[in-house]
Amino acid sequence: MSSSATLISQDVEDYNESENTDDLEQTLVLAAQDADARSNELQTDTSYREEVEEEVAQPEPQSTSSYKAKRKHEDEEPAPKHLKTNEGQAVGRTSEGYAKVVATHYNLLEEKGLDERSKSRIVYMRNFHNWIKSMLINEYLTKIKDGKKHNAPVRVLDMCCGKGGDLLKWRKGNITHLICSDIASVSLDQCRSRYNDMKERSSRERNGGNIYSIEYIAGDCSRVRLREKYTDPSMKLDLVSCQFAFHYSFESLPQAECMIRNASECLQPGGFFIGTIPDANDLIARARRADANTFGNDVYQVHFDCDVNKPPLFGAKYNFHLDGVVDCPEFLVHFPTLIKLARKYGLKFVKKEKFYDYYEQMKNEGRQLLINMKSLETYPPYDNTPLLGTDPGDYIHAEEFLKKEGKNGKIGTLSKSEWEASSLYMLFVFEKVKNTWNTDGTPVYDI
Ligand SMILES: C[S@@+](CC[C@H](N)C(=O)[O-])C[C@H]1O[C@@H](n2cnc3c(N)ncnc32)[C@H](O)[C@@H]1O
Repeated sequence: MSSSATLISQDVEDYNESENTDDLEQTLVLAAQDADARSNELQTDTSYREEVEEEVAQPEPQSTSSYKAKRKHEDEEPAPKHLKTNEGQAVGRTSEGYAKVVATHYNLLEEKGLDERSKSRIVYMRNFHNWIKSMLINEYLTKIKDGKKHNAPVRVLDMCCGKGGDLLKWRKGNITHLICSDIASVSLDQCRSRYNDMKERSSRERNGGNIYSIEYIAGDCSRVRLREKYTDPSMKLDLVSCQFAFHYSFESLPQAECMIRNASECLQPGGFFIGTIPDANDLIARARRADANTFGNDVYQVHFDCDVNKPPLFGAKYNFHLDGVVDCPEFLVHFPTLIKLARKYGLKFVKKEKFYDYYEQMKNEGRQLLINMKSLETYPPYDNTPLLGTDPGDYIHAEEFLKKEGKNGKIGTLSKSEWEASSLYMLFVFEKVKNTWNTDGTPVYDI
């Protein structure tokens, strides 16, 4: 059995077995077609890219002085008071930018049990995104292991790990050591107890206790040099993963640079930096199409706080509300700029892909996992199971697919509202390259 197959079949054991899924045909076909049409529209909407490409061509990313001057001025603005701590203290933008707002937002998110999570309106989309992460992590861990001797250690940095939603994936991936970092200390505490529970459970298993070691770093990955905090700062990493979080660093150029340096500097040549972010082009295109700064549907809403016709390269702020999961300031990631910055730190661009394209690519390999992670909603539903989508058009694509295929069975799908939110996201992969050294001791990367 290949290691990828092992990962999948093991993961399956940890999710509740879905009932009656044997006859389920997993499909996002029609919803994906919708998205394809939308994506074609977006492909022609290149103005965002062209404008900003021009902008980035002027200042070199490393020249931050004028940028800093601009921010100093912005820091003098009164902070929006839209968040309160448990003690009732309002939290707004500070001289540290939005770091405190983001940290407070995540610290206040309740830890919900499986039962509670399964009642969410977006449970299938969340599971689907979890499936995407599982497939991505597995794909790159497999590549890393294929290039190593049998049983050679595999070390990973989970940057912005949150409550440790990927701990189990690292276990299934059979890694040796994990560094978990996050700005939200409460989330990191939850991550710690999840790991302890997992370790405790694994020690009771028959082959007992064989689980990766772990260290935690509470801090702002866009301002703190993580390497200095590692238990062994000379440690070489094989994989850095930053899931649903890298976009927070695009608040400013120095923050983006710091985050990329953190991602790159301890990676071995041949190691990978992988992540998932909202697609800035898609966000901008949707805002322009709506001809408004606010757009969305019943599961997600985006509100832009910047000029969508001329967004800045950094600090292009919007608020993202996703059915109670995320509701805090985020920043557009201008991808050509990311590629350029990454190159400076020895990271070669490998690929970026919309979730729906990655799904198409991986759906056969990940079919069983897709079912067992309950990543798609069954349509038509089984008796007495209400559909989660309540908008009249939420399942038209599924209906039409069944009609077109002449099928009477059941398929797995996402409601149109969830699909519209999910299709905003994309994944990215960079690879660390070998370097030579300059006479002044700085690394030179041939990218
Ligand atoms: C949407 S959650 C994703 C958590 C986790 N990666 C996952 O996929 O389940 C985003 C996480 O990024 C963290 N975060 C945001 N900005 C950060 C920063 N500058 N430094 C470290 N963590 C940050 C938040 O605290 C939060 O835990």
